Amino acid sequence: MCGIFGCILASGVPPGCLASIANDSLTALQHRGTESSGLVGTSGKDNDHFDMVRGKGLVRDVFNEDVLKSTFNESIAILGHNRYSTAGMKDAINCVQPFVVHAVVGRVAIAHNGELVNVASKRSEILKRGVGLSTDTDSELIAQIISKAIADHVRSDNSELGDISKELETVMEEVDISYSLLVMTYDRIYAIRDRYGNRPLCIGTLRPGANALKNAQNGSGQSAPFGYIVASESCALPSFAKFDREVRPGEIVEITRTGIKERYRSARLPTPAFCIFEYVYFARSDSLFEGQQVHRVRRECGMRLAKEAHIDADIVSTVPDSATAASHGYAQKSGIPYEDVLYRNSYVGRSFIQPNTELRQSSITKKFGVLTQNVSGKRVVLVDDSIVRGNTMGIIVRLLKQHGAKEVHIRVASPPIVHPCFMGINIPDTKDLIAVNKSLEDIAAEFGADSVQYLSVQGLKESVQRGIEASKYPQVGHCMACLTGEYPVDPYDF
Ligand SMILES: O=P(O)(O)OC[C@H]1O[C@H](OP(=O)(O)OP(=O)(O)O)[C@H](O)[C@@H]1O
Ligand SMILES: NC(=O)CC[C@H](N)C(=O)O
Ligand code: SF4
Ligand SMILES: [Mg+2]
Repeated sequence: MCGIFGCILASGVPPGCLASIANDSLTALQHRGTESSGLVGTSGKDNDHFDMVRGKGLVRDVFNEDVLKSTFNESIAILGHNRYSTAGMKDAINCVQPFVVHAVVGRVAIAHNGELVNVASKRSEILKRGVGLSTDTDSELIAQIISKAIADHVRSDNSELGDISKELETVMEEVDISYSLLVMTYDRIYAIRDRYGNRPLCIGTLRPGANALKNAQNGSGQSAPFGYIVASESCALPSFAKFDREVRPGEIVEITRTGIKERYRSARLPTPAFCIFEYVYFARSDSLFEGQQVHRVRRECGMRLAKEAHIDADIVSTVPDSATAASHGYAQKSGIPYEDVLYRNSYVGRSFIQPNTELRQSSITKKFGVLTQNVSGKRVVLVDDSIVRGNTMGIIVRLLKQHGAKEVHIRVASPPIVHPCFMGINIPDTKDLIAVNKSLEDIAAEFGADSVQYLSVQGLKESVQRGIEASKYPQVGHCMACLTGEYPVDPYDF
């Protein structure tokens, strides 16, 4: 999934504050990727120079406040990325984004969330052109495709050097799915969502606080913007930013120091395929998608699950953190009291997004402690938002039983995942998915649980789509391919 971020200061606003905004926003997007982090900045004056800090690890490991401040002291625009690897070398330093390529118009930086489904054919096409690639990621391919589009385009239209909107149009029409993309030239940022809107991306305006900038009041009494921000999720917007809107599927938005402008909207718009798992698990619960807060949707999923899969029990509980909203929904609807049964160590990160099985399992073992007195002798309904490989649930049911749980009934606030994802989530193989070719009884037995039930596909779809205002979002559609096998594009076609 990865977290992407960009920010540009309004005309007249002096450089100097971007480092700390970027650091805060990337920290707010940490849940989308923990393998590496990077920032690239431009002074807006020199198309042949970008400042850069990139490295492996968490945002707090990669960036030091003093180094950031001095590196980006002159920057008027900045691009950032947190990586959760899905394609290519997991451990290689040269896969750390944003990527920077030297194109005909100067430096171009790219931050990508998503995964190209046609990666193999694109890769061989680019290699046959004689371009030497330095990584095996799909994101580098996008950088090369953009670079070629820039070189191919005859710049006879007096467009400014930093304006590559025409070139990006051709890239969008050439590359299907999946990408939310930020592209920075020396004086502007482009925010782009693939035609399916598979990954999220939103835009906001930075407005100064009461004393932040002198003379910031314009004629209307509203404070003038001092910058523009774009990010994977609204949780990355600082408190003094106003959420403007989401980038639309198939749209190219140009953000300069003078404002935000739609530069292109594809005429070939398929039914949207926004990843439903952004609602289920990936996103932070305070983020907004399609006009609704993720937390509310998760709670609704839990309520529907209680209707679809009721069981008599003493308490309802959660696998913290991501299932907590759904567990409260389940408790409310079922009338069974909610009680915590697990302590979650907040110094250990998300386990699902670790790059390999060993790290995923060791993170789960370090993460949970049992609240024995709440569990002992109880019939527990244990709600999780999803079960993918089954690493988490296997360990937790065992722990609860060891601590005296009388019964453990697993309730999952999404349907069984039985197909691979090729669009930004690292589940490329059905052999890794625990629910494939198994009955509910088999799965319960494998976990040592007393029963397992999942939310239905229809229940999930309705929970997500019910609260979306049709007047604001006339075209609604969600990818559910890992649940149903119906992919937005045929991944086996390439
Ligand atoms: O079946 P699995 O392959 O184990 O994966 C699914 C589990 O991983 C996720 O939580 P995670 O711990 O990653 O994140 P969280 O701390 O935000 O809940 C998810 O919420 C499930 O608990
Ligand atoms: N999860 C993502 O969005 C990953 C981006 C890209 N496919 C990579 O592996 O670096
Ligand atoms: S296949 Fe699943 S995880 Fe992948 S984009 Fe579709 S809904 Fe999201
Ligand atoms: Mg979880």
